[in-house]
Amino acid sequence: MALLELDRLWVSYGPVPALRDVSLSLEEGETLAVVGPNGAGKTTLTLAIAGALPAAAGTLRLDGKPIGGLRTEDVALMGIALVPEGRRIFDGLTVHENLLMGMSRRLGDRAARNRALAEIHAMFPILAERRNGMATRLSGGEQQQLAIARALLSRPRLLILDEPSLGLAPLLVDRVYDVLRELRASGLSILLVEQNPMRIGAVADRVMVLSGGEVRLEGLAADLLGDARLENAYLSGGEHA
Ligand SMILES: Nc1ncnc2c1ncn2[C@@H]1O[C@H](COP(=O)(O)OP(=O)(O)OP(=O)(O)O)[C@@H](O)[C@H]1O
Repeated sequence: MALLELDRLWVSYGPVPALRDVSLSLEEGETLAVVGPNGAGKTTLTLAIAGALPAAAGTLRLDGKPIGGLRTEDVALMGIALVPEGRRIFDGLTVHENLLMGMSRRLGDRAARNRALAEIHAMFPILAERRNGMATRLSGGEQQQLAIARALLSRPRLLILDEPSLGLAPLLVDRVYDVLRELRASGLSILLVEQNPMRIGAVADRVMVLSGGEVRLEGLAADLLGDARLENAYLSGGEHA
């Protein structure tokens, strides 16, 4: 059974549909990259999965259990963590306090929580170094690492990232992608939204092109990356695979 399964999902802002009949499935341990131009519906897709936007039609399931209509807190408790576009660092809090906000009760007792924090500090040394500094003083790339770290502390089964490289200098994009590679290798299931298909080669197992709110193409990254079909689907709203 797929970990995440969307079947014929429609999501609208008022009368205007932003997602039309979108179906997808994501297997446990898989990284699915969703690419598409501006306004394709990528952010809408992440918000709908995380319970922040209601479905007008269609179903969403995690591990076979319906999650459509659940509140964001309940979707999070079921194991879905979203790193939203723009990172959403909490103003007025230190790096450490931001991390504490992400900690799930599911982590267990104090010793288990300390172990989880130590793991996070090992993965993101800059967050250990800046532990007592204000989070808003971090650079863009460091804030992105903090946002990912905070999401990981909820012990998600599925991590959703909405354009994690947006606005970052190339070197920092590389750092974020190194982290994604590490997470994928650890067996975490990931749904990665990116505008630029060039970036996803190193991390994606499968790719889906979304354009105009519809799925235009879907297949194995190894087959589609660098293939003209991907470019056509991205640019013109092209063919179905
Ligand atoms: N709050 C809103 N109210 C009305 N329409 C919206 C709202 N948010 C998004 N839309 C519209 O829904 C469509 C999909 O937007 P969405 O942000 O999901 O696309 P996207 O692929 O994430 O684009 P980007 O790469 O620019 O973030 C667009 O036409 C957008 O104008």
